[in-house]
Amino acid sequence: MENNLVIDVKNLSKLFNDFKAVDDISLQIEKGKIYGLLGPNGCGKSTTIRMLCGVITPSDGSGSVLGLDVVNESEKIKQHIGYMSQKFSLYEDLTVYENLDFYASIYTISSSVKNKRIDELIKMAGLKGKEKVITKNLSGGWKQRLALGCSLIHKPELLILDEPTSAVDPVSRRIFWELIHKLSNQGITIIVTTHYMDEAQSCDEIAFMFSGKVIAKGTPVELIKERNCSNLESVFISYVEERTGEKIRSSFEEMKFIQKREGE
Ligand SMILES: Nc1ncnc2c1ncn2[C@@H]1O[C@H](COP(=O)(O)OP(=O)(O)OP(=O)(O)O)[C@@H](O)[C@H]1O
Repeated sequence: MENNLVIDVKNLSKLFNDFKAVDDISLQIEKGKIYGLLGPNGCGKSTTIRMLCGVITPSDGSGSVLGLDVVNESEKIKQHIGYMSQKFSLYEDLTVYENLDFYASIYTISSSVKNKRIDELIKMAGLKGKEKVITKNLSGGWKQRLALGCSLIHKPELLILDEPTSAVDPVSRRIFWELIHKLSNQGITIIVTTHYMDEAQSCDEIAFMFSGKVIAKGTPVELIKERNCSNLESVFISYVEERTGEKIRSSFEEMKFIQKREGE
């Protein structure tokens, strides 16, 4: 991996028939960073993530993920990535332990290291004592931390979190973000999509997406300073207004992350 860049992709685009869901984006993410992808529904965040994970092939562009070619080495990329979706992908009728055991079997983790790894993750997720609890009986926050544990079973170097906190309460969100920072301190690189501006503020760097394009990127402090705004929400609005040439306040209010903030 050159220059310590876990992600180094240039001019990625994705067409679905003649619709450009992702339009010429370039991203460089260093090892151990927490990188936030932000933007309204349908702006192309998930499509971007799916290309980076090797799940879909870019229509155009090139680059590497974990030193592997994003177009030709997608199968290898998948093995080194941890992925957690907002739906958590847990088996509700299995116990906490059984869910972790199931993910260990998917990644063919040998039985000699499996139990130790599951123990580590149970501790990491604060699930000690809950090993035999049926997953459907866990609260949202516990489920979320179990899902995080499952996504880390194979010790991935890159962790991708797609709206990880959309289904949990504010206290669980805070605990979850403390875990994310611990993982990044251990050298794991994290990409997170979020609609919450306070979460964006906790990222080392962020990219704002709009209509398939990255319209701004940088550290939260840089972005706020550059635009002379008081917060990231205003920064985003100013970039969208500049891009569209319109006052977008009314349509902006329809965007999911504003709705969510208002619901908090
Ligand atoms: N397989 C597909 N075929 C056709 N269009 C698609 C496909 N996948 C995504 N799209 C379209 O591409 C655009 C970007 O979708 P994407 O899911 O990447 O957005 P997003 O920013 O992740 O949104 P959300 O926050 O709702 O998850 C949307 O208009 C979506 O309808």
